[in-house]
Amino acid sequence: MADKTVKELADMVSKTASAVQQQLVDAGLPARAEGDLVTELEQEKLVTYLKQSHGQEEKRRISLKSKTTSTARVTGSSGKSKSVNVEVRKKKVFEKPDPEKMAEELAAREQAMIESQARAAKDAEDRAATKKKSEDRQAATLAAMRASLGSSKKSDDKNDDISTSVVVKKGGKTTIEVKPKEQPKKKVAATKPKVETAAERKAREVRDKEQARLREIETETRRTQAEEAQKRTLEQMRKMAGQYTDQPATEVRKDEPLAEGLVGDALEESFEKERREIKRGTSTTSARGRGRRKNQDEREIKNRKNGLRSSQSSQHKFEKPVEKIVYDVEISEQITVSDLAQRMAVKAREVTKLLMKMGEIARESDTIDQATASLIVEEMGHNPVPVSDTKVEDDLKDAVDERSSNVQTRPPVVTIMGHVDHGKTSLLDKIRATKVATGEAGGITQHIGAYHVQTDRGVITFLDTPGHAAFSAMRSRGAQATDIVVLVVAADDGMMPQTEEAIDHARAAGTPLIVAINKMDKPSADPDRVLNELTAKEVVSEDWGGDTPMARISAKTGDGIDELLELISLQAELMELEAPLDGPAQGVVIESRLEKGRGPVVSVLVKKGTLKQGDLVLAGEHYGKVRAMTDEHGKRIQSAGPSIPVEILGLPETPAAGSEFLVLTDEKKAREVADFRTNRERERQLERQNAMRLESMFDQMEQGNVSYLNIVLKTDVRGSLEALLSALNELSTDEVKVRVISSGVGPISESDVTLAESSEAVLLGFNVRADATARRKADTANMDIRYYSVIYGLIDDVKAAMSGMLAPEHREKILGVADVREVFRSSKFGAAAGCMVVEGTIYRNKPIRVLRNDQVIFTGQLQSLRRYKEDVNEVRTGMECGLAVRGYDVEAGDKIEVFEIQEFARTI
Ligand SMILES: Nc1nc2c(ncn2[C@@H]2O[C@H](COP(=O)(O)OP(=O)(O)OP(=O)(O)O)[C@@H](O)[C@H]2O)c(=O)[nH]1
Repeated sequence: MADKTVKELADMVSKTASAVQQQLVDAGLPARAEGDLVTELEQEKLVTYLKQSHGQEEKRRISLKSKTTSTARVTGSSGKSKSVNVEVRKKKVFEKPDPEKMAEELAAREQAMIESQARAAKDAEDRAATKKKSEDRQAATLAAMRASLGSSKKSDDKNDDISTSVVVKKGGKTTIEVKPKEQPKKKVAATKPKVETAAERKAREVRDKEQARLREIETETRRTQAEEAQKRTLEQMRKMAGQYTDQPATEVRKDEPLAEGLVGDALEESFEKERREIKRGTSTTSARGRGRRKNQDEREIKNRKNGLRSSQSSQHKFEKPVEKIVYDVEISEQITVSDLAQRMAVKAREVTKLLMKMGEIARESDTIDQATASLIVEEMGHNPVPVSDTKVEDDLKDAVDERSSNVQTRPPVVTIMGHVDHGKTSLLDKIRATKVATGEAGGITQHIGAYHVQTDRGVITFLDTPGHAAFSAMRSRGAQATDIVVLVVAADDGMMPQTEEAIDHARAAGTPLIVAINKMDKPSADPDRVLNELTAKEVVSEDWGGDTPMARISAKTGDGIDELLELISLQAELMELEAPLDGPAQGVVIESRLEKGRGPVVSVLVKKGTLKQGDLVLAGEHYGKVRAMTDEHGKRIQSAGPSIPVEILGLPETPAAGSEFLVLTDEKKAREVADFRTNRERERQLERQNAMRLESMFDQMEQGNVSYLNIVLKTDVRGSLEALLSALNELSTDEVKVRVISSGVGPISESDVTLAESSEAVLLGFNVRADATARRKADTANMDIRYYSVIYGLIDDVKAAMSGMLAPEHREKILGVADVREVFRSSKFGAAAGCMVVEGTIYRNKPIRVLRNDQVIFTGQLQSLRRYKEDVNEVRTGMECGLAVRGYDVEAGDKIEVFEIQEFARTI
């Protein structure tokens, strides 16, 4: 706001100059001519006056309102949790200060300032006076000092002050310091170093010697005094001991222990105790401990005085501590706190306490890693012996190997891999159909995950591992259990993602590859394209100068299959595959399942030695005697040599597919290793669970509202279980996580239902059914058990369930439309519209829109809906009705649209 003339001001507020002139006078300002200036201050005064006169006092209260909404999950009385919208409203009011009050405050502040300035000025005057006085006093002192010094010093220094007073200002304080006056520099420079004469040197040496002698005497005196004091103390102690033991005090000799007998023992014990406690990190001087010790000593002294010197009492009291047993504590890669404590023969609580001191909170059942466990063991005074998890097993295998003999050539084990639909199953079927002896018509009756065929060049064993991405886990295991990988590539499709994956798996396992270019019978077959694509992945055909054998085949017609088998046999010969024929068998579990009436049925592939009926087999965490053995045709056999797949009965449970098996003679050893593996598995599981807990915590925290889809899964065989688990894991998204709460092989039991119910999980069965009790329980709990026989069906359903858990989308749905034909005026409702429902249904209680020329002109609610004179809730297509819109007058020709907001589940 700058100074302005009356005219300018009048123009600004669109008033006449004379009106402004009058207002200025009314505001108590001097009268002005049109061209006179009105200063800024005057303008302000004028504005204030005008505001007051118009009753427009400045708004002094300002309110700020804020609203936050959030969703909270609460558990109702029924135990079910539900979402509740929480709205928090806040209001803050700021009050502007009253200008009059402000002016008063300002005036008061100014007054206070003036007063404080006056006080400050007075203080300054006083300080100056005090300073003057002290300077005078200082000057007088200095004069006196100078006078006294002048009389004691030579005339050289006569004119030089030895000190000078300096006014120093420090942090606003003024002080006067007396400083020795510096010697003038030129004088220092002029002074020559003094040369010591012979007499002076002698005198100095004598003085130095004398000083050294005095120092020596002083040191000696101190030492003797200290020794005497020590002697006196010991003498006193000895006398005390003599008193207690009724024995004469003897002289202390240097070569004797400082104290003996009762006191000696006590001292020694207390030192020993201290040493122990320091090691343990606890204090020896706790009040309780001191009190107890004192009481014990007093009791002991009393006994001695009374002549009660039974050896028993003294032995009991001062018996030296039993030598501590130091254990060599074996620590595997993961160990539970309780196990660790047990191995050190201490209570688990002691270990948890120590862990806590180290900053780690763990319960007795928690697992800790090898490094932490080693620290604990050391801290407790034992020797940690870290052991590899596999050591026990390695030892066992070495022992079995030693007993193997009669090494012979063995058949190759082949796995067929490739992309979906490239013809793996067709190839396996074709080989089986053409190569299985006619006597065994019907081919492979059992699904044992492997079979072997007889070719002109010998036996070949095929592992029947499926080829979808969901089975990648099994495939990689298959590659490790196999000697050769046959990679099937469809000639009309070429290299696909899973073809590449298969190549990687084979390479990772160091397994040689043979390529079968399949579907050569198809007109669209383009083998050269396949060769090119494979070359890009560094799989180069022998024809092209590489080292990968390739065969062009048709699993449909059987063309090229003999050539492929020939290539496999050649490769096997090159590899010189050998295995001991005699000795205990070793191998790998291919598949395992629970079969009604037969119990756990385990398919194994023998890799070394010969497996016989009656052998004691340890497979994974389970062991048992082979009760019966069948081949892939379901034929009972007594023994199986290297590379032969068989199915065995006799194990108490189903071991995991891919786990190794071996034959033992010592049942005790088998139990030991099985226990070790069970513990290891338990520890790993605990670890996984802990990780899951943590992970979910972090996820919840980070993402705020992550949903989980809990699953309880039961399958027929371990292979499908593992494949499903890996496929389900991959389904997790940022918004919805799939969590398999429990999984296993076998029918769905009552406990599965209970678990699913309590963890709000979906219960899925793959090729298994729920037993009668489980079904009843599920019915009572109103729970849905879903059965599948196709892996993709299960995965698709889970996907759908996950979609259901995604935050729904809100969409509008038009429920009905009515044309307004006529409008009547009603005293009660205002404008009432006579309508015809032309689409859907008009609902009385749903939101509506009024459309005019197909444009929305109003959104609201109906006030009434009538059929003839009756109030109704809905009117259907083709019916006439009368309606009134709340708060809006409709016109003839308008359309009334009834709609609702619907939630649509989103899919992933
Ligand atoms: N024309 C022709 N069709 C074939 C040939 N081999 C397989 N097929 C067809 O290809 C389709 C897929 O064959 P599968 O053997 O099921 O393929 P896969 O690789 O085992 O498939 P997944 O088990 O799903 O991984 C089937 O319809 C077969 O009939 C072949 O050599 N020629």
